[in-house]
Amino acid sequence: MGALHEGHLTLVRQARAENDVVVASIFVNPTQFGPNEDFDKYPRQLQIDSDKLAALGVDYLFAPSVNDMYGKDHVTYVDPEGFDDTSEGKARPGHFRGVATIVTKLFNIVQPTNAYFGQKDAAQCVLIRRIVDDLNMDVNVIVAETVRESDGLAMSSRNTYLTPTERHAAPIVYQSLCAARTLVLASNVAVESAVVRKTVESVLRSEPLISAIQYVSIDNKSTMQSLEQVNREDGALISLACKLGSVRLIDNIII
Ligand SMILES: Nc1ncnc2c1ncn2[C@@H]1O[C@H](COP(=O)(O)OP(=O)(O)OP(=O)(O)O)[C@@H](O)[C@H]1O
Ligand SMILES: CC(C)(CO)[C@@H](O)C(=O)[O-]
Ligand code: BAL
Repeated sequence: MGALHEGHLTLVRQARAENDVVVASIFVNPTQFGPNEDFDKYPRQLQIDSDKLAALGVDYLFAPSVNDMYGKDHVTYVDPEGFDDTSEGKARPGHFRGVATIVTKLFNIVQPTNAYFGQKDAAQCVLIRRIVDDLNMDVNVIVAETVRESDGLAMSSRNTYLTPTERHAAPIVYQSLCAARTLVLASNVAVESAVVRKTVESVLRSEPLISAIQYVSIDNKSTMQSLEQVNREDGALISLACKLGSVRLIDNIII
């Protein structure tokens, strides 16, 4: 969606190293934003982004207009079953339908051999693997690790919404996930998900600027089915969404 940062550029570098031709897409997709979300204020800086991509040797930048992609009607055809029931799907009704539709359209237009996405958007990655599999798309989906600031904050274009005070407090988000990982890895027996969730929530609540915890979700890493217990052999995906002041942040960790 543009406003490129090191997380995006790491995906680009990997794509550049592994392919003959690299295409980047920049499109702020209206159909994956809810009516009260930040579509209008999402940062747009196409020339700066284009220069960054050119410097990394990207061959093509695909930056269509909303009209190019949707015409007048914003119709979304691809409705991935079950994703509205994930924690992120419940927090953003209709979001995954918008993502599934636009990714299908981008794949049909670009016809990539390999497509690169970031683990920061964990449910989105599971969703994209699912549609590629279910709709028999001839695309390899590659998921790259979340790139973080030196204090642990997951890089995101939305971090620019944070005030300096909020930015200072933001590492608490990743710290809360690390506390959950430590708890699970230190235990010889399975840990109840409720206990893991409470650990994450109590670390988040220690920061007064956290104004809301939308969810802390403990799920199977590949299916997104929620787990009652976590053991260190099978592992889990622990993901969360919270608000720091008025800014919505998401992050996750794989155990
Ligand atoms: N910190 C990161 N590390 C690795 N990949 C990332 C990171 N941030 C974003 N990506 C990936 O880059 C791709 C483009 O993401 P997008 O343009 O939505 O950026 P974003 O920074 O996640 O934006 P926002 O936080 O506003 O949703 C997605 O596959 C996303 O998962
Ligand atoms: C997958 C995606 C390109 C769909 O607009 C977007 O959600 C993103 O960049 O993460
Ligand atoms: N990177 C996820 C896209 C979104 O927040 O809409």
